[in-house]
Amino acid sequence: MKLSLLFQAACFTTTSISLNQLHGAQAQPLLVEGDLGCLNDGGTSDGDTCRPASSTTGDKPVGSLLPSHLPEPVVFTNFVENTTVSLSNGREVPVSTGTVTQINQFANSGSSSSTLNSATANSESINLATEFSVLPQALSRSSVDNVLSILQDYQYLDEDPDTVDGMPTYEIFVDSPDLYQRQGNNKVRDSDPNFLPYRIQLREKLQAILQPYLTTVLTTFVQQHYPDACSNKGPSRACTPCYSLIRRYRHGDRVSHATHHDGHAIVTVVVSLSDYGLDYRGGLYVSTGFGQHEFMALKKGDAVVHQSTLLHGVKVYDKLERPETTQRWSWILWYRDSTACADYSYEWFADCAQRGSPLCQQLHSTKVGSVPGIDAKDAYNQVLDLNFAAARGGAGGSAIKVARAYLQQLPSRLEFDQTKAAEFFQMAIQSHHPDGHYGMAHLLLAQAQLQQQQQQQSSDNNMYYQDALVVQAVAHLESAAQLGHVYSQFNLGMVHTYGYVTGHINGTLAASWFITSGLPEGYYVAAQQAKAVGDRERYAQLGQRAHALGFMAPWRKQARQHTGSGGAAGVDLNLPWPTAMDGRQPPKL
Ligand SMILES: O=C(O)CCC(=O)C(=O)O
Ligand SMILES: [Fe+2]
Repeated sequence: MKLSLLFQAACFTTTSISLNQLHGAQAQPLLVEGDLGCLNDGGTSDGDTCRPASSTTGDKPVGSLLPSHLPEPVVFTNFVENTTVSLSNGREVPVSTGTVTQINQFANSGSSSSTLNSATANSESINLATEFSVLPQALSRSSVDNVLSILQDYQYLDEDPDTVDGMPTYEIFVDSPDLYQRQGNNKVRDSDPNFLPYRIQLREKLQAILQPYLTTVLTTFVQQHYPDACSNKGPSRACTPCYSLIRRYRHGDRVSHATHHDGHAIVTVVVSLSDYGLDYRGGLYVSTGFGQHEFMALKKGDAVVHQSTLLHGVKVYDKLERPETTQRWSWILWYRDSTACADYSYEWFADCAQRGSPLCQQLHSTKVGSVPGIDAKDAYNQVLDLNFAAARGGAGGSAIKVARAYLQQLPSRLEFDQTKAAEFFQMAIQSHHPDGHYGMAHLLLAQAQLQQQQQQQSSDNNMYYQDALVVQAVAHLESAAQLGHVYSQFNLGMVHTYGYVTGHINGTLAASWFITSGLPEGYYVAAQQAKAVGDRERYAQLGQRAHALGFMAPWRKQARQHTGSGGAAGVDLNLPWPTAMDGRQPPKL
């Protein structure tokens, strides 16, 4: 996924912490269980948790959300049609069609705040139904097994940072117009003489197995199924599988790929190379919005075909028996509408953006910088206009970008304005975008930190305002965590490590949130906690997992700042926590 030229990553200045410093932090043990007393205004202790008087997320007290409250994986079953399609080459292909309708605030609440009333809500913005197709057994099981036998023992998949989540990709490209390019390519193993000769051979073998399926089934289906996008623009503009790659998900290293749109592909095909249920649970999901995932129960060789408007991601759950052997492999094809693989993506969303679709406006905003001949000022203004319009129409991702631009966490010419930022974070919340909650938590904690400093200066010991702000911030983090927001889940680990809100340090719960986040930083802190209580085996296991996900990789921190918790820059994993009740403060990672 390419980020918008204008809303690129702004380098967040976070104080980095060395390993030694963090070890130093253990001098104040991270893992101490116990009640610090209910210092929150009006809070009550029931011996286990300290409950602030009037703060709840839904009907639960703030601080009481557990990882086990997160939704269980649900399988997508709502196929609207099962049919057989005759391809132009004479083949008959069975196809099931599914539809996902994206939720936005207009569709959901039927009402909106005064700012939003001025939005151009039309039927396209209210009901963005995105269709996708499943082609069962698009690849034969024996071909899949041949692919896996080539890759299963290959130790040197790419480990460059992924553009969606900033963690190692664990992928290998079978084909790409950028293959073997030294300049500006993160695929270092493709220009390293130690790896290159074997990779060339490996690709030839993979191509020999996979290429026939492209020509006879997949590309033919794509061109026939999406005539306007893929075959009606003339022979040189036929849809072409420009990027072909294989990804590995495996217990102990990468098991997820954050929720996203494939804005760089006019059509995507994902072929599962593993069996749902037998090799893994969960897997590829389609999404009506953040937090609402429905998993595709794909068997070996089944293909999913979709366009950029489909919100999707991957979360692999351990299988129930022998969980340590869980793995999922997928073959991914990103099509462009050019036989020469030229990038025409600046055309793809222009018309529907013009017609007022907020999602198209959001997607098109990332493309205007590459419109041929556009000047920088024009592009800047269009990016801004598109994001404002998209945000007001219910596209949460755009609301987040505008909010971050007001905070100057993304480069823009907007004046720094926290009130406006909060307004746009709230808009994102109405669109069920968890980054809205995370943004609000950030603003509230920064305010709490400031008030704490002022109180300390005036030696006024009234903790009330700061606590109220922290309670509100944690309520936002819990709402976001429920929507699968990994930075919020990580920070709930901090809440229970330091006893914020509850007044009770709960190391077990903290570790569970750190691990649930699936972030390398989460595994790292959980490993340190295990070490602090002398659990060396767990320390080694979690430390290994942190390492496999890029903790300590020289690029991880920068990659994290570019991707945030899912493809959008300008957000920090380290929240501005005020000093906790026992005088400690979370380390900055
Ligand atoms: O691995 C998969 O099944 C899909 C990955 C994906 O969505 C992507 O790489 O864009
Ligand atoms: Fe994708």
